[in-house]
Amino acid sequence: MNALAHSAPTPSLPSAGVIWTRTLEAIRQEGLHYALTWLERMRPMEVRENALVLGVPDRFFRDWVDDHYRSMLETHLARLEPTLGRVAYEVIVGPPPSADLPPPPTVKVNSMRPARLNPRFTFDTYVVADSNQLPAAAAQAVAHRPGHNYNPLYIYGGTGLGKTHLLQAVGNHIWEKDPTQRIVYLSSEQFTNEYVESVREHRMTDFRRKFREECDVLLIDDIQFLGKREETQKEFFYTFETLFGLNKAIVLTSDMVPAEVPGMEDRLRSRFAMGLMADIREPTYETRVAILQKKAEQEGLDLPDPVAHFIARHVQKNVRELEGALVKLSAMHSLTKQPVTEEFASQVLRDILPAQRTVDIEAIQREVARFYKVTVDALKEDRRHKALAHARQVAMYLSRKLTKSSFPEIASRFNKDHSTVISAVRKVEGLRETDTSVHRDLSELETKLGGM
Ligand SMILES: Nc1ncnc2c1ncn2[C@@H]1O[C@H](COP(=O)(O)OP(=O)(O)OP(=O)(O)O)[C@@H](O)[C@H]1O
Repeated sequence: MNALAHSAPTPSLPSAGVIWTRTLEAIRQEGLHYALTWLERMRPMEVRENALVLGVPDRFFRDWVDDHYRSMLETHLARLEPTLGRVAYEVIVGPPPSADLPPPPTVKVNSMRPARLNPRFTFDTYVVADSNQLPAAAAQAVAHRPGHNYNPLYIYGGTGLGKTHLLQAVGNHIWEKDPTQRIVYLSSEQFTNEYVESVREHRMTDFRRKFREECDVLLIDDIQFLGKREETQKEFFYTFETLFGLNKAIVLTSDMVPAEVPGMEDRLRSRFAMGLMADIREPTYETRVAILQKKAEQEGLDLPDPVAHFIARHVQKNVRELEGALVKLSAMHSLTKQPVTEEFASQVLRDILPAQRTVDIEAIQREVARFYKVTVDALKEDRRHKALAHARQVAMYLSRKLTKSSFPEIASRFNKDHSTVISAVRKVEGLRETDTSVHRDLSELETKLGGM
């Protein structure tokens, strides 16, 4: 076997070859050309135990490089791949590497993250759940084999649901794994502005080079703004055709399906629908809780479960608002040092939580009866059937929690005495802590009732 063959990379890290190419590029960009005369004679072998193993022609070479360049190399390596703080050497038996190896790669390596890509938007920070499973899986498939899977990928859905996040995650992933890939990310408005400017300044050749020749991955956000802009659409159409014909990856996002975008040409509509169209739906209750917990973890905020459930109950439509609520809570917590409880959350988030609907005991009885498929009258009777008794206790608990009525008042509405109400409330409080299905039912009921 060729002594220089690369072994498989450590999962989650780019290959030794990619890491080495990026390291050399970073050193080159710093103008340290004297070092490159030596460094370029080494060959990336593999990543082993947090070290990048480099092939050297002999021991003399190894010792000299080690004395002069180890610390520079390790500094650059750690900057590029924080888990890789070390280099190791392996003497390659046989003719010197420079004699039998292809010359160092001449492909341009983009050691800078492509313009406008936010490093925060990655697959690692994206919570995958029922509401976004298909677009998330498709985006990952594109990121793993750009241009081969689902081309074009068209992600659509309402505002603040994570379309931009996914789109940027595709770009970040591709760049991190292979910095030679030329990734162009922008919104359709920015595409339009660049186009208009290029026409005005007679720079269309540059514009076309950027979008057709020097682009391996085209990521366009909010494509719906292209509707009604005839000239830009025409230019975009030819850009699309060129890239598509070359198997270059194209990912688009929009807040509507192609057929609904006003003013969009039919030929573009049909091309958008050629690959895969995947929608992101509003997050379910469970997804909202999961997103809050993951984001709290990322922020270093200790978010107790009841508080996550409290926010998820009140902020229902939009992940952006969910995030906003958490950021505010976190900021107020670190300023005031008050413990993060439901009460604290309700004070801090007062202005962003939807206005409270006033609920009364009758509304609670109706909602609980509907939920457990019993009649309101049955809730007030004396029957002790187990399911009925549970529904009754839940209704009493919610009456106490949501209306703040006194125990005797609640008791009179259920034709019971007040000690029965007290024990029902205590029982349901206990079950809420210990029984996840009761917890879920109560959260759902509270959401329906719009209460605290
Ligand atoms: N599933 C998710 N997991 C983690 N964060 C998410 C998720 N969905 C959305 N977000 C976060 O919510 C915020 C809004 O998401 P994003 O900007 O991607 O929405 P969008 O769908 O592009 O909205 P718009 O159509 O208004 O541009 C971002 O900070 C994003 O990180």
